[in-house]
Amino acid sequence: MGDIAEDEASFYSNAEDYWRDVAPTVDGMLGGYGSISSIDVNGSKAFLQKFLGDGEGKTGSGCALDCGAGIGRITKRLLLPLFKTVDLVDVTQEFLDKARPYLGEEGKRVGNYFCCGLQDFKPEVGRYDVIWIQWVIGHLTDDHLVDFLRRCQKALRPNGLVVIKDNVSYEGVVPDEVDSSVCRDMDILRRLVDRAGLRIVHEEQQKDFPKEIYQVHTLALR
Ligand SMILES: C[S@@+](CC[C@H](N)C(=O)[O-])C[C@H]1O[C@@H](n2cnc3c(N)ncnc32)[C@H](O)[C@@H]1O
Repeated sequence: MGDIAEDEASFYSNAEDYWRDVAPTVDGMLGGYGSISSIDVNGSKAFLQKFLGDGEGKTGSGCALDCGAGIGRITKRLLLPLFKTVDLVDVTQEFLDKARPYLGEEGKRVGNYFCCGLQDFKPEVGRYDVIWIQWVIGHLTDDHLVDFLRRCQKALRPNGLVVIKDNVSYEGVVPDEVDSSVCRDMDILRRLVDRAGLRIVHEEQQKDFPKEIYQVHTLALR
């Protein structure tokens, strides 16, 4: 009795402890792979631009949410250039504090800095055109990820999109004891997305990343 709850509590608290000790820099956000940030952001921009625009069925450019935003690496280079307002949510207060100076002048268009774990976060219903979730789903349990994705779907505006961009394993669930996360394979991830009642409308693998890191896939969901 209590073991699962205890394991879950330490899964989250160990991750919080890990991130509290990480430098609030682009390199810190990317586990020492700061050099791939431009390739990452350019790939994301090309992905997102397939959906944005003025025509029928296009995703609006009013408001985006950056989930597990850290210091706002993605907010700065991808979301603030494309959306009028951006909200950030992250569990590590020190990163959000760093986001203000890091984002600079354009950061005035940030609507909210939410310090909260995604497992507890309730995005405002109907607020967002795009909810961007990158390199953070491995910190959520299956059930919490499914529930969070359900809340994200409700938080979308008409024609809005939830985007997951993350590492995927070749097979199964690969735990990382260092940062207290897991890496899932595509089949598992697809099943969780399905359980959340979301549909994959587009999927790409990020090209030109170093060979030694996990494959990174981007999924557009609604
Ligand atoms: C690998 S970094 C990625 C940061 C950012 N998405 C990027 O790509 O630059 C992971 C981020 O997730 C945050 N994080 C870890 N567990 C979280 C949780 N349960 N809820 C919200 N954020 C979490 C960490 O504080 C950290 O900022």
